[in-house]
Amino acid sequence: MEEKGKINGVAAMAACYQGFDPAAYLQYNYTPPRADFERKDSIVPWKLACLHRAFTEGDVNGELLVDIGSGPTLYQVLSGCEVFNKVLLTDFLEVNRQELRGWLQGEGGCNLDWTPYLQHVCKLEGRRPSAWPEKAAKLREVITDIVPVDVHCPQPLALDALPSAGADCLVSCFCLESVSPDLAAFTRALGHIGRLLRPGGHLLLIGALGESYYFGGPGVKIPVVPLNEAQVCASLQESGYTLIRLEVYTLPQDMRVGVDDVTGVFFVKARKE
Ligand SMILES: C[S@@+](CC[C@H](N)C(=O)[O-])C[C@H]1O[C@@H](n2cnc3c(N)ncnc32)[C@H](O)[C@@H]1O
Ligand SMILES: O=[N+]([O-])c1ccc2c(c1)CN[C@@H](CO)C2
Repeated sequence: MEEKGKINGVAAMAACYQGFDPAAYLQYNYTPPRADFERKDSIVPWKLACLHRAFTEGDVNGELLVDIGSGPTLYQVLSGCEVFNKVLLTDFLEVNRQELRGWLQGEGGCNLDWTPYLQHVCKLEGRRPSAWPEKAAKLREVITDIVPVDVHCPQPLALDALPSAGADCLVSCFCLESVSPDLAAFTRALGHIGRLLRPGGHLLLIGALGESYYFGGPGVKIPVVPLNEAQVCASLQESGYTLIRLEVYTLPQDMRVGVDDVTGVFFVKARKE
């Protein structure tokens, strides 16, 4: 895509996000049925199981975990916070950074009760669900900062956000395909965030398959790059990653609740060469 087209596409995406509503987004995607811890086939428990396994199977280690495009959610680092002693959360929008700070600073300051999530991950770790306050304290202890990010910049974070060695692990969920105007931009963004990762570091990527739009709030329809598994794998390879594992979740009918047209969710564990 020629330079002007590239800039217009990315600028148009940024404009779409001006109406993003963290409370609505959480309501749409992080409450039942999509987040139902009693249902084996609910999406969020599947995502938490993928992340728990990926963080605890022994090859992921280091000092610093960075979550790219955190949004208003914390689920993506609930397992990682036990493995890394520094976690950096990032998002493009101040409203999302504010939502995360609200949780960090104590109960009542955010739009979702994360307790069921904390309890569920405690169970995955073989701990009593009643240990959730300790897990919440651990998470608050290791989150070092909540900073701006733009995956379309070759340098997505401020230069002083990371140590020179880079991050030891990146996690990014439903971000790249939801903020890119097309597949080429998605692949470029994958390369940009890869530069934040040290060689040999891991990328844990969760994303939407077959999705062309989602609602980021009432009437806030945001275009999405519709991806299939082959395109995800090709983009990873093109961006200098070695695929370790790809898992796919196909949405049952009753998980399609009208807030998007997603058909599946992918989970990728990859290593930067
Ligand atoms: C679909 S939400 C994903 C939120 C969360 N990670 C999750 O798993 O639900 C996409 C996020 O990307 C952020 N975003 C928008 N434009 C971005 C950009 N250019 N670079 C990085 N993040 C961006 C939005 O603010 C939003 O929080
Ligand atoms: O079911 N889920 O857990 C879930 C969570 C977040 C998102 C989706 C599904 C699908 N749409 C994306 C935005 O492109 C955001």
